[in-house]
Amino acid sequence: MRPELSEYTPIYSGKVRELYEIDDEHLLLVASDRISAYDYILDTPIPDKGRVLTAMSVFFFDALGVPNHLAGPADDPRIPESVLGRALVTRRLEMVPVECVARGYLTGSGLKEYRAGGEVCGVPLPDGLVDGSRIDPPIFTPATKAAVGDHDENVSFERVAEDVGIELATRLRDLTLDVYTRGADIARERGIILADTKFEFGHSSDGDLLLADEVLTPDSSRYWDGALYEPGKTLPSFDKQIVRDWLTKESGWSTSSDTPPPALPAEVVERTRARYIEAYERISGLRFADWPGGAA
Ligand SMILES: N#Cc1c(N)ncnc1-c1cnn(CCN2CCOCC2)c1
Repeated sequence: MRPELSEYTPIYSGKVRELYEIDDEHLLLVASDRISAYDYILDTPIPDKGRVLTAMSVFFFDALGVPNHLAGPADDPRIPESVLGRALVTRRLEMVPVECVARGYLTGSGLKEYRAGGEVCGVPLPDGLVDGSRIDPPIFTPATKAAVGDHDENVSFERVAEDVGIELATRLRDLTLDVYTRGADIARERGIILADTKFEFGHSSDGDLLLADEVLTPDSSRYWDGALYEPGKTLPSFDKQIVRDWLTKESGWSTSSDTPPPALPAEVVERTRARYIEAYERISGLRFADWPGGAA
């Protein structure tokens, strides 16, 4: 008999995920079906999004073999039926207060910084780069964690070293770039570009540095369709472009509106659900139908 979610104490609620306390040593990391676009949490959930992103994290935790915070399988008996498939039991860690970002392509806040000063987080880049340019080798562009609803602030490696010490900063950088590179190689072999990603790390009670949070999901990363890739052409998000295009080109809403985005039509919801499943199945080579939880 599985416990009820109400038996666990909620300790953190983010835009699309929550964290609960199971006991002194263990947490329950829950991914919702909520989707964000243009800094809004949309009213319409995407069925199975939480389960797909949880499945993708587990695939990469297993594939990359990096010491991590997982403390049980996807069907661990401590996981309530109501969140089975979109929740994981993790070890409780002392989190390192750094958003560890790796970029293999120039876009977003990195492109904005580059255009202003030719560098990103203090890392100088060659002249003449455009939106979507490859950055090879990838760069470590850390950020400080912002409060819920705010944007993280990009910082230099030197600032991270000031905050957490040069040894840990160096380990964070090396681990971030290594895990990104291996994840990007796996995705590229399947025709999908992993442009950038954000990792979080924490220390176990034994003092081990472990990879935590979600890993290489479409919520913590930018994924592009390799077949559409062209430097200088704004690349559509593999998973969110359908929603973004409907909102800005068909719904009558605009990013300059002072009203929240409208509810999504069923057809947009279903196509977006299918994109998440396609990303998972292409990258992992596994069938989403075999993943725990979902409609009984
Ligand atoms: N993972 C993890 C983890 C852990 N294993 N031990 C202790 N704390 C955390 C933790 C606390 N906050 N965050 C930021 C990311 N949150 C995740 C949930 O959803 C909201 C965002 C991670």
